[in-house]
Amino acid sequence: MAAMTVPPAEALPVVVVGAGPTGLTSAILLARRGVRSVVLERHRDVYPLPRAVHLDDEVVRILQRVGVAEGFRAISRPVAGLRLVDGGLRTIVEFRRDSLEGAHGWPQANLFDQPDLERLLRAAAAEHPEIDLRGGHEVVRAQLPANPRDPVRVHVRDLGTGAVGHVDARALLGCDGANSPTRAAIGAAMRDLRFEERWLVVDVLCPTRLDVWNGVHQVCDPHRAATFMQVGAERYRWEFRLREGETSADPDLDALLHPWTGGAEVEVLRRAEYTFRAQVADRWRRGRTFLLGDAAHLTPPFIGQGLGSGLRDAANLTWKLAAVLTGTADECLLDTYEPERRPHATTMIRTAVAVGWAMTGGGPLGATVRRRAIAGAGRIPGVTDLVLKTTSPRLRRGPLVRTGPRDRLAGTLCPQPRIPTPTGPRRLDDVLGDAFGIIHRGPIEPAPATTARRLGAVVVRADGCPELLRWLGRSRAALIRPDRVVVTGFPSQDVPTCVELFSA
Ligand SMILES: O=C(O)CCc1cccc(O)c1
Repeated sequence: MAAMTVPPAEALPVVVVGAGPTGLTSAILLARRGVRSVVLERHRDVYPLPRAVHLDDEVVRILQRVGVAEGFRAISRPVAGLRLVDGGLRTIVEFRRDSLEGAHGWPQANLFDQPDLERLLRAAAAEHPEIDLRGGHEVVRAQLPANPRDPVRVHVRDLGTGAVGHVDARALLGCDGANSPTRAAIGAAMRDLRFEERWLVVDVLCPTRLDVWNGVHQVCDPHRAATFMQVGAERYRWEFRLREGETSADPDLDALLHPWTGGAEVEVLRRAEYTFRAQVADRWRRGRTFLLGDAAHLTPPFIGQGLGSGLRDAANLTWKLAAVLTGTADECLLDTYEPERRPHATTMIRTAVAVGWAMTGGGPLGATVRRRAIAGAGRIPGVTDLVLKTTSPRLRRGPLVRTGPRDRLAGTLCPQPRIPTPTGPRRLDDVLGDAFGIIHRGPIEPAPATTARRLGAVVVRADGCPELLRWLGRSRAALIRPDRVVVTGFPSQDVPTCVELFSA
């Protein structure tokens, strides 16, 4: 935009603020449904510094829908598990994964470098003519309409020329990070979940291969809690809790790293103080303006779920928004975004806080109790699964989660095995595409068959796939949303599905 030029008479479908992974994923998922967007980003290029380092298998499924999962596999490393060590780096307990690949068809935990992921997503976005990514553009102000169905006006500054213009959009996605101007625009504030600690985050490049275990290490030392992991072939991340009154410049980095590096030459890519917080926005939406990612929630990194929560927001919202904007669904679909995502994100944050405390809290007494209490935990059947399994919480009952009596599937994510097809085994999500799905066993019954017709769902017969049969259990069929959440397990005929909301 000499000032930004978008045909004035016609509002764009969507403006996405922020071209981080959450914003780009949102734009690509919308584009796959034919919905155009402008993505506004202050930085011209990928922000080069490392930030998030972990995504789980549920979230890699989202990357699969975006079309970058194989690319992600190439830039990431599967994680073997979690090891708790004491201040002398002696192992207290180790939780090890037997098999790296889980029920969702991808390694359960994956470490990577965020700029690599952003490059992948930018390349994928460039393949979609529906996406207009404008680097070097800063949102000055979002002007929300009195009538939520009227366009929102986004005032934008071109940071190259200084020119200010505006764009009108039918929906606005605020993927604009922890200090989100969009959050301010919708009048939301962060609610504190009572966790705040200052940590030093250190990313290094070390061409000499360090002899370290391929898992996340949590140093349970009350004097200096720390986390360590190998992020890439030559890339390593440490996080050290800062002491009262200490600044990030104070600790002697060579001394902190020496027990791990043995003095090997390292190049420090980043040394930054972070305040780890646990916060959730008190509202995630006003009209058709939505908050996603760090704009809506902040978590301490102890279970590596911060970035994943943003991608889950994108997966939850975009199919609903596309359906509303293309006129194939009722506006009330959008009412389900916050009630589904907020409790889920909050539970993940609370889990992170609890895990952080269990690993590092309680001072010297806590350390002694921890050593005694958990030393044998890795050998107790089931505990490893409990600690490492990233099964995310079930979504609550609502218009798109039709929990019925005895239905243990509604609100959960369906698994993703490879299923037999005439051209050979394929991942379930690749067969379902962007549509609803019906997974059934035996001859399809009238209720799921009608639902499938009404929603244009892809029908998959589970009989040739032991994993799907096991998962269905007593249900004869399950209705799967485009984001792979189960609407209902059809345990009884009288539970209404959500078909009435769609005019597919
Ligand atoms: O689930 C795992 O194996 C590791 C989870 C994780 C990821 C990143 C940081 C962290 O402290 C834990």
